[in-house]
Amino acid sequence: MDLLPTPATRAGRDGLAALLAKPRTAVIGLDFDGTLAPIVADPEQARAHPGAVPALAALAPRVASVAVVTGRPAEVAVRHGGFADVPGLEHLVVLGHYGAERWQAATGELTAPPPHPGVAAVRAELPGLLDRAGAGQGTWIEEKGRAVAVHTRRAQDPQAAFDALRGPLTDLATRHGLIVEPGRLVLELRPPGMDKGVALLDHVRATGAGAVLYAGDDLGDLPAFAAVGKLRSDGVPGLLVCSGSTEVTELAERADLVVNGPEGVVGLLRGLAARLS
Ligand SMILES: O=P(O)(O)OC[C@H]1O[C@H](O[C@H]2O[C@H](CO)[C@@H](O)[C@H](O)[C@H]2O)[C@H](O)[C@@H](O)[C@@H]1O
Repeated sequence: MDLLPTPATRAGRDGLAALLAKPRTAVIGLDFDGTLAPIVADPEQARAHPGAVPALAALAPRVASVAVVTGRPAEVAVRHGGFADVPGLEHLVVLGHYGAERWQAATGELTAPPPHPGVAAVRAELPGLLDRAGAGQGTWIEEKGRAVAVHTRRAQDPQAAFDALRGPLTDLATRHGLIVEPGRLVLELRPPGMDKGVALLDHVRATGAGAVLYAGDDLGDLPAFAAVGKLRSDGVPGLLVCSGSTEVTELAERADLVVNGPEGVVGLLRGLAARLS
């Protein structure tokens, strides 16, 4: 049986207490890569932790809403997560592309805005830019449809490759009206105007939630952490969970609770489901 850990902060303990007291009003927001799915070298091979879907399926019927909030296209997160057609997850929502896309398990429908024209322009220029910047073997482009991402995890010196490309990729993105979203050894060029904070706030407000838990691991999750801070100041208790890693420290510094990567997140979800059953 997974025990529930005690958050390190007063606000976090209040958030957890509110969630346990009124679970039917609670929204559970979860990042995908690094939080529900262990980080691997090839994003195509990333899969949800084997305990993630069973834990979510046990927890979801006891809360107001479970939402996966991810930089991935929603359809990819649904496929790699194994989230479709799961008893217990009939009301799961996946907010993909940092909230620009919304997939609902209830209908299987995906809603998304029209593509940003800057993405096609960036896609065309990117190979030449990487050549000119001397990006070596192992640096590669992930095609994401509404965005493109340059990964350096497989480069000889991943952090040096990331650092060297950040400036040129920012210039390229800016010229075409896009932004650069830095992540775990990845620089994503994507349309502006949406982030995980906006996505989470919209979802929490639409749900009329009385408590929120958000778990993430990466820089792209910081806006969602800030959104929970905003909700707290508006009187909605919240719990901030960091899926801990040695690669990113910014979330651990702001979290109420740091757990041991996806294994720890799954343990927490199981503990919540057990406590609420
Ligand atoms: O918002 P997320 O669900 O965390 O997605 C963010 C990015 O995750 C993926 O990249 C990360 O995971 C890969 C697989 O483990 C890993 O190889 C890579 O180094 C990580 O940065 C994904 O490929 C990106 O498109 C997402 O934006």
